[in-house]
Amino acid sequence: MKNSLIPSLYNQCIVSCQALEDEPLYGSHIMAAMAQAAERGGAAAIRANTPVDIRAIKQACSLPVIGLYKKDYPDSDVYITPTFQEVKEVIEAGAEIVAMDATRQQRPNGETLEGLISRIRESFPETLILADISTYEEGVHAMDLGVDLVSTTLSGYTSYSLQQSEPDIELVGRLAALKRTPVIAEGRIWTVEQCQECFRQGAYAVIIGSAITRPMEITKRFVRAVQEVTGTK
Ligand SMILES: CC(=O)N[C@H](C=O)[C@@H](O)[C@H](O)[C@H](O)COP(=O)(O)O
Repeated sequence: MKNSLIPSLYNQCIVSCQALEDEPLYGSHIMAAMAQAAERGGAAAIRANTPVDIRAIKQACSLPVIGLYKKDYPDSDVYITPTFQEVKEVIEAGAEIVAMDATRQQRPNGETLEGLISRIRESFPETLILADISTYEEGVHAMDLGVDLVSTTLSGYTSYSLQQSEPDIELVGRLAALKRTPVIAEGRIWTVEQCQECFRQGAYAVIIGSAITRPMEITKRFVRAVQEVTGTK
């Protein structure tokens, strides 16, 4: 399974199905329906947050799941699967791939990225690791640590990374040019043209979230566009 999973993602679309507690679509049954829609639409995998959503999605659809667990800790800005505890819960919920913050930011409880990765390899040898990074240097470092996939998820979401409203396709291109670990393009991909450009720049796969699964954000974009053209507010 582990060996065939990565090739199954090659040149494919992955859909992120996430809604936080304060979002109207919050709820595992809704995320499971989103995942079913993505599967019927031809997605190759689902990215999902929290053990409860991962379980519901695994029951509702047959696609592999990239699982994460967003959690805030008082002593750290790392929130995507920050510690071994969240990694364990994500894997026990059925995710084949665990997505975790692989930035250079300080982790909670004094854990290090190196230590965490070796602990995952030891305890869960069947699980693949996807590193969510925000800069080129972090991507290279994650590759050096032997992760299975690198994703540009956090570009624009750390204080020191490039801040822009467009997806960071240049980062995808630079990391893909190394021809090492497969690079996934993720973050602020809103149009099919941006999605195609990611592949032209060497993306192994793309992950699209809000543009497919966050109707409130989609509505806002239309409303803003209308206001711009009509001058109303
Ligand atoms: C920065 C962060 O916390 N990203 C999260 C990672 O899991 C999700 O909130 C995003 O929706 C996901 O990365 C997909 O990106 P977009 O929704 O922009 O297509």
